Amino acid sequence: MTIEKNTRELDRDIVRDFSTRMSYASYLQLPTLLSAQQPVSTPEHHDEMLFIIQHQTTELWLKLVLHELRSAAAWLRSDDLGSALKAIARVKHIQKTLTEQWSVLATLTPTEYSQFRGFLGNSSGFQSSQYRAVEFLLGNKNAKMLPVFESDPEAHEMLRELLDAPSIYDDFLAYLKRQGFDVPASVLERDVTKAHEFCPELVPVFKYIYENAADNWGAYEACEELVDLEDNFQLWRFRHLRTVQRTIGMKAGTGGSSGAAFLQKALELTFFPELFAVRTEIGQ
Ligand code: HEM
Ligand SMILES: N[C@@H](CC(=O)c1ccccc1NC=O)C(=O)O
Repeated sequence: MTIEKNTRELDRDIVRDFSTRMSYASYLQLPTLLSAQQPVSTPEHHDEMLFIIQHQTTELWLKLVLHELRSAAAWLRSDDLGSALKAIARVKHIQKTLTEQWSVLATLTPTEYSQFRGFLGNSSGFQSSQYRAVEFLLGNKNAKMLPVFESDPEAHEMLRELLDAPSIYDDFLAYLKRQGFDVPASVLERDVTKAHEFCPELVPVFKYIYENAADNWGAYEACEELVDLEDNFQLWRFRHLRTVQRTIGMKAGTGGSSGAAFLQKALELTFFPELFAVRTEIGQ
């Protein structure tokens, strides 16, 4: 049957009565979600809606990243490598989505941003507890970040717990030890409240895995998944830096930092240094 008047007839059994049924909007709590975009600029600046939704969508995706990484770490601790890698594979796609969506914010010109930036006060992404939680889970521990969250007990508690817990890298290295690899005790007994620091004795462990992949396929694949996670995280940081440079240039940040120069330093951080160092040794 062809379409007439460019109008689609609705199937007879389409559900129409949601007076008692759960609907799309009630299942997704859309009234709550779609009432949460509250611009503070007066008069309201057209582009503040973009700014708010860019951040809120990022925070929703970060919530899922945390959900998946927490499960991946638990699966590693129970030696279920397959489930851990499946969760990490999902996180990689989320990271790519987050990095790609910078193109939307890049449509905000410095002129437009300067017209409402002043309304932001000292609020800044530096105060994103979920972003900080992902950094801690991956191993970039930094206790000096916690005072920023003292006025938010729930966020402070979440970050305190993640600071005190092993990172996913700690869990992976302990997994390798249980699988019989010669992971140094210094790594397994490290102070997990601190950022992981490069351990030269780990490089030969990874060299063996990479040069004997056929007999160590799970460990080999896990190494590459972690390398992807770090690469993707750095790509996000880089796109954020580029967006900062194009919208505020070298101005100081609302969060009190020097701005782009401060963000540039984060690109020198590393989650899994030995997984990158081994690249130099392979085939030597
Ligand atoms: C016009 C766009 C943006 C500008 C100008 C900007 C600027 C900045 C600056 C200057 C900082 C350093 C801290 C400060 O002094 O404020 C920062 C940190 C941060 N921003 Fe943004 N930002 C923008 C968009 C975003 C978006 C969309 C997100 C997504 C959630 C975000 C998340 C973060 C995070 C997580 C940090 C902490 C980074 C770190 O610790 O290295 N920013 N931002
Ligand atoms: N720190 C940014 C302000 C900013 O981008 C921002 C402000 C409020 C909520 C999230 C933000 N995004 C990242 O920092 C700036 O210096 O312009």
